[in-house]
Amino acid sequence: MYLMKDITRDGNPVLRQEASKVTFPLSAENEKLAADMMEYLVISQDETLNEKYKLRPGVGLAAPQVGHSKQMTAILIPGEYEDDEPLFKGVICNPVIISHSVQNGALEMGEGCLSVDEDVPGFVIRHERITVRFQNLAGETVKIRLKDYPAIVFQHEIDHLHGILYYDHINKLDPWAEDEDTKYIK
Ligand SMILES: CNC(=O)c1cccc(C)c1Nc1nc(N2CCN(c3ccccc3Cl)CC2)nc(N2CSC[C@H]2C(=O)NC)n1
Ligand code: NI
Repeated sequence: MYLMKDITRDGNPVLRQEASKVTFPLSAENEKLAADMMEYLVISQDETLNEKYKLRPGVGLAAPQVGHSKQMTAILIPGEYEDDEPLFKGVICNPVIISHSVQNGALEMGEGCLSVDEDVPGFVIRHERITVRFQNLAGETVKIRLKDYPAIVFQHEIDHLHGILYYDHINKLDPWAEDEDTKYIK
């Protein structure tokens, strides 16, 4: 089980590297890595367990954040209400954004990252809608279209595989600058 001590923090060069593509069939090591990353997200989203183990909650965790420079990220986006099915639950490999909207999107409350202890305030400017192609753990190629919060989460996690952190996208002169081409997402 991963604890916060196992999460690599900003400053560790692994977070600024281009991660290597994963090959299929997955090695036993990569299968365990995938399971462990998803387990972190599940436990981190449980208020009792995240308190017990002092875990920061997250909806995404990329392999570089646990010290493995591999193109793999776990994503667990809860549904709207407590007992809903998750909006997305899976570990994606070698993801590529194959198309995106002209319109930008940003979380109106800004973004947080498990690898960045001090929140950096400001709008993180991203694409509002994306089409992502990736391989699932079985090595099958999947293509999905996303918008709003799920699209933001996928972009944040895919960035980690290319050595990009969320604050790289914040306007340094005016972090909360608004523009009409950006949709601000609750
Ligand atoms: C600085 N202000 C803020 O962070 C911020 C502030 C307010 C609102 C938002 C929406 C903000 N933004 C933000 N909130 C989140 N969570 C909301 C709470 N949630 C969660 C918490 C508890 C249990 C279960 C769950 Cl599910 C976990 C996820 N997550 C991300 N990010 C950026 S994309 C990857 C994703 C990530 O997992 N980060 C660790 N951003
Ligand atoms: Ni992050």
